[in-house]
Amino acid sequence: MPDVVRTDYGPLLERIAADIAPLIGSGTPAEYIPALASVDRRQFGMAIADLDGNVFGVGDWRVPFSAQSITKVFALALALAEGGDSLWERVGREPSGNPFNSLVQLEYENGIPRNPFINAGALVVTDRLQTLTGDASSELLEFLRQESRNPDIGFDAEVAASEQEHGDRNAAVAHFMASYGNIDNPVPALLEHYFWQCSIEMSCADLARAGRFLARHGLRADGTRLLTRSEAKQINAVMLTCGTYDAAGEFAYRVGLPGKSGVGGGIVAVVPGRCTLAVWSPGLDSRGNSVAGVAALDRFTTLTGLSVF
Ligand SMILES: NC(=O)CC[C@H](N)C(=O)O
Repeated sequence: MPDVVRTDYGPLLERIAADIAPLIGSGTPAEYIPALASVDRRQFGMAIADLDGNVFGVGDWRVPFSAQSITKVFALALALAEGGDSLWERVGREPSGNPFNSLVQLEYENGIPRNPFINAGALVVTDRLQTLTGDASSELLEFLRQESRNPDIGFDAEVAASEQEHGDRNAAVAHFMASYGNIDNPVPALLEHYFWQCSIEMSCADLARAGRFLARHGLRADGTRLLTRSEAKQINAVMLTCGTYDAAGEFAYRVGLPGKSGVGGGIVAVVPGRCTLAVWSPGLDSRGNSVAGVAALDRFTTLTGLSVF
């Protein structure tokens, strides 16, 4: 494995940005959430946070955007940290091979979602967090503020309202799981927390910093332990196999790192023991992953040789 410049990822990021420039603007922003559809798709940012606390960036790496499903990783980590392994009785760890908002497997599989990163699974995780904390979305926001060291991170009320207004599918998923006894809280309250959670706005710099506990084998920004080494490894494994939905195989093939995407166009990826990457560009492919974002991560692992393989 070639040794990348550990202290200065700047030139590497500049090169990646230049290489993928022709792709910026391709794809389409998430149209089913109207508040996201209007985002300027020509934006691109990328950040790398190393384990010593340094953050390097290129392009729009300081611009906040809608984190969306990337928050599902952080919610999972908190739910496991606070409530332990029993969560896995309610949600599986297998790739679904279906779109992130699909309902189709739930009936065959008795209301147990395939994994925590499709919407059904994330709703179960948020439900668990709500039971454990009494205020899932605020707990998550506080956690993200602490890990990113940015107290200004907040919810986007317009995005949350937009999701609520166009939330029939998530409501159907939640009610359906409730019919199997796999949701503990009232569905309307759960959906509200889920939509607030998805609306959290963060930049690539924030996300790269916040995700460092996954590269640090479970250690938080303040040096305390959030997860055991084994739990951090498990979350990274589920990210690798399920973090980019029905494109997880393609993502593993091209990028070779655990990654979690969101329909805001962001992706967080982890090089365990080394660094965390965050990339953002709003144009999505047909599976809901950022076109330029995946290409930039692909370029990163190709140029550096850094991968879990
Ligand atoms: N893949 C995503 O980012 C989906 C999150 C979005 N808020 C939804 O529930 O539909």
